[in-house]
Amino acid sequence: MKIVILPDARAVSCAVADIIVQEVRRNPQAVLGLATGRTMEAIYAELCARHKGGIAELSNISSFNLDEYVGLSEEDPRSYHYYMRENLFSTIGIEANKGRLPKGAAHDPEQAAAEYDVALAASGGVDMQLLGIGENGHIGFNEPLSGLSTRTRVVALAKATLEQNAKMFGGDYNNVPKQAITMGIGTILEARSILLVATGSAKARAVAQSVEGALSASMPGSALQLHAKCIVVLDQGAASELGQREASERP
Ligand SMILES: O=P(O)(O)OC[C@H]1O[C@](O)(CO)[C@@H](O)[C@@H]1O
Repeated sequence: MKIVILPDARAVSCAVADIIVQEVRRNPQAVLGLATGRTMEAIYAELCARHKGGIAELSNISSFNLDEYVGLSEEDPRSYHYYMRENLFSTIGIEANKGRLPKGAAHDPEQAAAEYDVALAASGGVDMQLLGIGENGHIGFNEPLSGLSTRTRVVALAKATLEQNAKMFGGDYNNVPKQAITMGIGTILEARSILLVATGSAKARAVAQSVEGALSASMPGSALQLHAKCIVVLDQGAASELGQREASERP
């Protein structure tokens, strides 16, 4: 695991955009694994600016997003389909058949989840997976105690996650869908490279336990220790609990 610590969230967005642009320059048809959430908004804004400015050509990539809420239509402004169109796809010119997300509105979400894994495999797999992390350590919507070899599936969201994401749902966690389709931890680990991004001190505990703690299903982010090519990009806040354990306790 390579850890990069930068002064602030702005520097993080620029560095992450640099890494993604390098990947796409090397392989203009790269398959990217994409994430949603607040951390990613600044990164997508940076990528869109580079695309519009002619610095990066992103219209030939294809992508698979990590997750989507069950039961929200693709037109719902709170859905991740909508988020991706607004924050990235419409600017870089990616059609829906190339910018894929799990079909949370499907009549049979379990079936939709299984089909997503098939489509992912048929694409040749993810070249670079972009990941955020929840305050409870979730990656995708793999909540604590998710199995380390799980595949794309329907999951129940933890109360901490409902609360963390309530802002988009009128501030009341009761309004947040209780289930989502998410790539599994096993699915995520199959990406050829992984880029974990975290900003702000609210993520510091999850980051420290993921990077320096024991490999454990209670901290899904710790599964990234198993990946041979994982870069972790942090601002000072997210890095603030690193290095606090005795050297003898570290893995
Ligand atoms: O960046 P945020 O909003 O803190 O979210 C962290 C992660 O949790 C999720 O909301 C759940 O998948 C991701 O979209 C995101 O990467």
